[in-house]
Amino acid sequence: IYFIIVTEVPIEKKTCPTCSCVCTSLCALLHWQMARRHGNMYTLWLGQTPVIVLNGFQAVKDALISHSEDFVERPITPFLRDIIGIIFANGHTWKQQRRFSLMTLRNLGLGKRTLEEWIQGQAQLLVQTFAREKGRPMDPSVSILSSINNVIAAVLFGHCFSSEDESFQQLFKGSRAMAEFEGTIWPRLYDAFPTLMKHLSPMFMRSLLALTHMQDLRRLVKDEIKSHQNSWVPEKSQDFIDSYLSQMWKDNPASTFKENNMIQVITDLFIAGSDTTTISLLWAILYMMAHPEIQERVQEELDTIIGSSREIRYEDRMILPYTNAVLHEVLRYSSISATGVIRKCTKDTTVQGFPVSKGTLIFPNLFSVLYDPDHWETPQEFNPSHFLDKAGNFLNKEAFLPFSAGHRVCLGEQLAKTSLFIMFSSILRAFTFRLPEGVKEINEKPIGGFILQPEPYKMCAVPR
Ligand code: HEM
Repeated sequence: IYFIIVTEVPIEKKTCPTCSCVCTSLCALLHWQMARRHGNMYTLWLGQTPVIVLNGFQAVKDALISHSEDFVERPITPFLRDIIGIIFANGHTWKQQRRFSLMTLRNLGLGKRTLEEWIQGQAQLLVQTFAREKGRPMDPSVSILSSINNVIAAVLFGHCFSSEDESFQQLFKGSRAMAEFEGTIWPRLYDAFPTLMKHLSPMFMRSLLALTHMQDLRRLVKDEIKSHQNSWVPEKSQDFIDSYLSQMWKDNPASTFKENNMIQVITDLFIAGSDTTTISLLWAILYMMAHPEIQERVQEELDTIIGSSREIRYEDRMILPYTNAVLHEVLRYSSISATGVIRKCTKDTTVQGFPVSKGTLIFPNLFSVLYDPDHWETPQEFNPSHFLDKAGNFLNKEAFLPFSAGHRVCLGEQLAKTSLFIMFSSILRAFTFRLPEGVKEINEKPIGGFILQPEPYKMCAVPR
């Protein structure tokens, strides 16, 4: 938490200085409330650095979609310097690594049978794990995280892990590490007092458990790369690492396909994909327990249209409009990446007619888009009708931006949607989710951090 001054935009006119505080994603709601006072765009001064917060669909759309190229960069801060990979990279490195990763994920089977089969396999394992509890209260988070991590591992490494495997524990803890670390005060302190922190950092860094887990994840990735290198046959690209190795062999002086980038890209994909998808599924189960009538309608649709004799496929969303609408509403209502990820303005430009200078940082408040009353009938309610027309057909909404938008839109959107749809439908077909006996209230308030997640909870997966 750090103090800042708020001014209205344009930033030259400091018309309304007030004090406030910013802390990670939970502030999305605070920003949305501040927008009523200061307008949909206002400037936070983080010391000398202006950060413009964009609120509501129109402002976010104007920056991220209409001026996508102008806001394509991430800031290089003292903490995030010399960054490679995708999430925090810029320029030529970011472009090459992002384009390659997108293309490779697609070629490895996004939207094709192979990837779907992996996801279906993990969905079945999840069903078996829940079934073993025979309706007794259980915390679903570990089994969901295992299944999601194994889907990502299958894409990147070409194999899954058994939960007893020691490497799996490395993967497990490492995939949560950066999200946990980014939600703490340390990166902010690092940015605010770089010189001091540089002296103190070896001491701090060593003591931070999250960063130790991160190192373990990188070690696991390095080991996977080594074992791929030993058995690599160029013509037979089976997974992401194989494809990357082929790319490294192409002799191009401007190439950014080096081993350190490969390690970072793979780590980025785990960090960005694992917690986000797991937490979305945790919210989905929680909302089903909170709205048994909605859960029942999903089950009715699954029973009538799919039945129990075959695996669920991603293309089934076309014939399951209600289930599809419920999942979209889960992603809207939970708004897990509430304040979005910070961007930097690459040239002097405008947003909604206001000048924004090169180098200014922006926070696209995605929560304010997903709760914008001009675009959602009942933004404060969990209401799947937001995604249905009067005849019950699925309706796409332009203000549905949980994955953000523009050139830097989430790279794993397709993978996340496919995993969520197949896993959610598979577990709802097999179980009814209920609160443990004696628990009367459901806590829908998120806990903070980089991602908005539910408080740990127990559920009963009652076989149907
Ligand atoms: C429900 C699940 C997910 C949500 C809600 C989500 C949301 C987001 C958001 C809001 C961003 C920031 C985009 C921006 O800068 O404006 C992002 C970036 C990113 N996401 Fe996701 N994500 C999810 C799952 C995944 C998965 C499964 C993967 C891959 C395995 C992934 C990989 C990435 C990457 C690599 C970036 C950085 C893109 C770039 O900087 O070019 N995400 N995601």
